[in-house]
Amino acid sequence: MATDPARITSPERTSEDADTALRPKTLDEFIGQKAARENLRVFVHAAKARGEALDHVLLHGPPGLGKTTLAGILAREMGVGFRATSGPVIAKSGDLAALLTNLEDGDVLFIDEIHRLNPAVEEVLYPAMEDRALDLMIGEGPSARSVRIDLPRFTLIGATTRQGLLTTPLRDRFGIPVRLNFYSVEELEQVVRRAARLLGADVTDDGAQEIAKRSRGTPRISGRLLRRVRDFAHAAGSDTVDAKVADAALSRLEIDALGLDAMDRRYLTMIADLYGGGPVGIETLAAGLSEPRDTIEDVIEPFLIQLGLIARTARGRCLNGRGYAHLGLPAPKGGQTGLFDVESGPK
Ligand SMILES: Nc1ncnc2c1ncn2[C@@H]1O[C@H](COP(=O)(O)OP(=O)(O)OP(=O)(O)O)[C@@H](O)[C@H]1O
Repeated sequence: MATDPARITSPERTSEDADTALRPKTLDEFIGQKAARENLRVFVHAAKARGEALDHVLLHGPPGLGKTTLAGILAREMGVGFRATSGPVIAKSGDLAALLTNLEDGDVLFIDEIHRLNPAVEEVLYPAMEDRALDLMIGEGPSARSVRIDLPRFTLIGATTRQGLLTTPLRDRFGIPVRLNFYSVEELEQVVRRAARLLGADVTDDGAQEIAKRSRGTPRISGRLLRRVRDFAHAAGSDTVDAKVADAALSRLEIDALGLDAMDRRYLTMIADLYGGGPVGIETLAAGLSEPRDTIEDVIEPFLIQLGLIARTARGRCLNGRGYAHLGLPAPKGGQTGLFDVESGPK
């Protein structure tokens, strides 16, 4: 996904985020996502007790919520090897065949952005997932023949931002679909305190809370904000991050009280000012903001919807009463279009 990495609240991974020392290593260390975590714990125990590989897992949810982290944890909890790749990197069916035939018994193969697999590669995945076999064509033309190669037992863990991006045959082959949701402020406070401890940063409770409140429900962003706030604290000659320091630093980074950045506000303002509160089509917004449609749908909108600032309707995007309030604008009485009630959302 082509998110602008210059945005500090962009959930796109940077080299700094890929600090593996910070990643939780067990399900117990993994904060939040309680229902998903407890279900996964049951499936891991059951598979281990039966001496089987874990069934294939599909992790879906907005970027930065810990899908890669969780996949690594599942491999570790199963006591098996972990191989990671991503959909767009597997260009040919031969590349996938090489990956699969090199797996050890029980290994986890993690494919990030699995919705971006090329269709020919996806075809190879079906029998691999279902029958643990590869059907390879040898030769060309009339002399071509298909050879079946047995594969070791393995668990495929796929990650995607939206489950709906997968083709139905692929989606149906995952026995364990898991949705990851935005984290609560309390959960993110724990993530910030844990990261601060591991980074050796001195963060007060109210400092951790301030960072958590402005992290867009996303652990990856909370880690990044912690690092930047700490930089500002150092620049001001202090080693301690408290709420005052955090607030000043985050305001300088143009991250507002809800965690929205300049791009989020441009998105909201565009709907309010140019389209009378909506509905406005996604393509129009993408063109107006010069952002790819995917980025808007996968990165910007989910959090704005979660906060109740906007709504997605069949006719397009609409600004809710809360969206107007956040911009400090009066909400139009009775909605602009007759389609939309600004107080309660789409009719
Ligand atoms: N549930 C969690 N509990 C504790 N720390 C977490 C959790 N999720 C993420 N983190 C921390 O946030 C950091 C950044 O997350 P990271 O970028 O690794 O997420 P991710 O697994 O790559 O996300 P995704 O694959 O969903 O995009 C991790 O190094 C880890 O320290």
